[in-house]
Amino acid sequence: MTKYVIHGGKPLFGEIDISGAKNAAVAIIPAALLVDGSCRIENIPQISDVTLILNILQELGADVRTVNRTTVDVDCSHIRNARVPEELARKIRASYYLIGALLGRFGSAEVPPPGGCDFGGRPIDQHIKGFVAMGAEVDVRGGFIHARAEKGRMQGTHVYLDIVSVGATMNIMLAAVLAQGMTVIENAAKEPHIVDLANFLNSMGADIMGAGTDVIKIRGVDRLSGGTYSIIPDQIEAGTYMTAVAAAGGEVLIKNVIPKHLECITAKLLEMGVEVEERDDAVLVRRTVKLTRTNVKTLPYPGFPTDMQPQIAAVLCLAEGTSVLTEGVWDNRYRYVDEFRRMGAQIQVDGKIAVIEGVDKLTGARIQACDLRAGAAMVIAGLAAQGTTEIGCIHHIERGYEDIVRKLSGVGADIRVVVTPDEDKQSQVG
Ligand SMILES: CC(=O)N[C@H]1[C@@H](OP(=O)(O)OP(=O)(O)OC[C@H]2O[C@@H](n3ccc(=O)[nH]c3=O)[C@H](O)[C@@H]2O)O[C@H](CO)[C@@H](O)[C@@H]1O
Ligand SMILES: C=C(OP(=O)(O)O)C(=O)O
Repeated sequence: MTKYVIHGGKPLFGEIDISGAKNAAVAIIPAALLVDGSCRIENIPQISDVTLILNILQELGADVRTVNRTTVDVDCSHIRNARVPEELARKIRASYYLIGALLGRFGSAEVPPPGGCDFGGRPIDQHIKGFVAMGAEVDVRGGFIHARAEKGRMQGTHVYLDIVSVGATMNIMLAAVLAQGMTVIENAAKEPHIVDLANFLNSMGADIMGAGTDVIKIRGVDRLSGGTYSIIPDQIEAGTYMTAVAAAGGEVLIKNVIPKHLECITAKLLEMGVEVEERDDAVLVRRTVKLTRTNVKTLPYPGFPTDMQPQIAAVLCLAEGTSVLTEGVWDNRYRYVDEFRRMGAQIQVDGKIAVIEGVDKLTGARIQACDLRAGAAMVIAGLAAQGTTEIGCIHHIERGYEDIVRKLSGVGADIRVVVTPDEDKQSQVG
């Protein structure tokens, strides 16, 4: 078993560099399927979800070459098949983008239902509604989603999303880029990774307007050709380190960010008494005083991101007074709360609402990451806690955080990776 062992209670000082955005990379890499030629993709984060999506493309016949630590060349000119391997696809959420990309390029796709973090139900009915409106036949059999463009090519149309969905917005965009005619997505999601995917596709010859607003128009083109593109910095990774400083105290310059993308997080930290100074491509975060309570509700962008909900909860656990946290996107994103309670947190959950009574201190405990951001939040709680925290199931965290142990050690955290062959050895750690 591999776990993180953290000796907490040390403030953080120094600088952290932010990597490329997970949720942009895992859409842009499959988008290379639409391109006739080689795409050089820069600022790729080294995380397990990226490795998996690159492996899937290779299985389909793509030529994937590593240029350096953060750059890959992906050439999908000679794709052999449109059936995605089940064991790989089920491990990540982003495998759903293969439906849109394969439909767009070949007019057919066979993709297993996606995996990803467990928040209760994660339907993809809005993706399918879009594909059907664009002339695809979609059915699920034998554990695969089978999709086929009835006219051989997707047809542009109007799609109104019943719910603001990041995945459906990007998947329909992928299916529409090479479609016949114009596709209009109404009630589209506006997250930074949606704009990044549109910018990538436009740089390869697509004709997409309005990404970042709630109406996106995609005029189908006959062909995309290769080029070079650099992925945006990860809003959520940056926000995670901002909240780590808020919880543990200290002063850290978080570099290679787009401060505009962080405003929804900055606003809440300011309310809690954390100082945040925006620079051109960095934010300086400083926490010297006791944290004060606040309320947070997660919403689609530009609201407070649901992918920051567990991390802000870790901070609220240490704020003076009672805070109300409302999850506005997912039905069940509080599975981490029992683990926080082991550390002395006082949290009551009722449906989508968590009421958090701030405590003076958290204390180290043995806990298990239950998903990606919950795991990151446990790291934050461990950094702020007195004593030793051991976090198991860290593969969840490594889905989305490049070098988290190195980055935190670089600002003075006492965190290390410990590999133990069995439970008996675990008890000797710390
Ligand atoms: C790989 C990736 O980018 N994952 C992100 C993506 O997930 P994902 O794309 O799965 O999330 P969505 O934005 O689609 O989901 C938002 C809400 O819409 C609902 N819904 C969604 C699609 C659908 O067809 N029907 C439906 O009812 C979901 O149940 C949820 O309540 O956006 C989420 C919301 O910002 C983030 O938490 C995830 O980190
Ligand atoms: C929920 C997340 O990822 P995924 O949708 O890939 O499970 C996340 O990035 O916080």
